[in-house]
Amino acid sequence: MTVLINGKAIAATIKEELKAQLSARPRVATLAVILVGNDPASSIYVNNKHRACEYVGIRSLVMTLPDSTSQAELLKHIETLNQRDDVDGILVQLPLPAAIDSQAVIQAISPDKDVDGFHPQNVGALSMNHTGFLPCTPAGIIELLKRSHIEIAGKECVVLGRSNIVGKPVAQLLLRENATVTICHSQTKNLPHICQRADILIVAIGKPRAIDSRYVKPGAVVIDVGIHRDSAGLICGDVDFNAVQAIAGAITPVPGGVGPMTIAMLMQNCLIAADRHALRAS
Ligand SMILES: Nc1nc(=O)c2c([nH]1)NC[C@@H]1CN(c3ccc(C(=O)N[C@@H](CCC(=O)O)C(=O)O)cc3)C=[N+]21
Ligand SMILES: [Mg+2]
Repeated sequence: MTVLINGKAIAATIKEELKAQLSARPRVATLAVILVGNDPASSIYVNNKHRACEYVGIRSLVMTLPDSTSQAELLKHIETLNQRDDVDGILVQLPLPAAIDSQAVIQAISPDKDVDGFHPQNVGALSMNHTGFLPCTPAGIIELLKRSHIEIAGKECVVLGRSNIVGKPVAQLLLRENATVTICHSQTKNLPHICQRADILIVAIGKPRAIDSRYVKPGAVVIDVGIHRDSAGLICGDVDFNAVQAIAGAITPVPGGVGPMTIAMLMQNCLIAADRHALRAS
């Protein structure tokens, strides 16, 4: 029997735990989210984050800026939020309009408030096992595996995709958990063959239903990071769920898998940011 890994339910448990912890703090934690432009998917995700904040008891400030916002203006808003003592976490929703250099924006966020874990200081901390903020989707994947009692140490893990926000950091976290890790990408040869090695297959390639049963060893754990909407408005992942669920040992659905965990980990990072902020102020 294939296990369906219920990310939505696990995320709900985590938010319940965070809600209890946050309610015991003397000061309310605050997350500032900046959304530039009107990408429909971004609006949905930012709205989901806002609702999660309300649920767990984090104050959420959403700043919506027009598509025409210049990089200089955006940087000025970030600097203001960096200075504000009542703001613990800052998140600039990606992707940004083409005229804005995302790297420059990410670097402008104070590393102490970088709850996305995208700032170079936090990326470096991850690779050196230093204290920092872990990126939310990779941290959510590890949490999903742990809370599903799936062992990571010693396992063959294959990561499909090498992005800065998912592929590379999730590979680092799996390595930290003592897995044997292979990272594959668009120029990898014999991709199905390498994927067949995986005890745990993490798919983050950004192509709808691209991974079918040829890529999956019977009994493997399959984690689908992709999220797409087809022309009919139907949501699907990078994995052909119907084909793969018959052969996998465990699999995440889309929606209801990794997405809700990303948001739960963002809430966790906000709590950590607020606690560290309070510690610095004392
Ligand atoms: N600075 C920044 N930080 C991010 O963390 C970030 C980002 N930019 N840009 C885009 C990606 C994507 N992302 C998702 C968050 C929630 C869901 C989510 O809630 N998914 C639900 C369903 C959502 C839906 O209805 O489409 C689910 O999978 O069940 C998905 C994707 C955060 N990202
Ligand atoms: Mg996601």
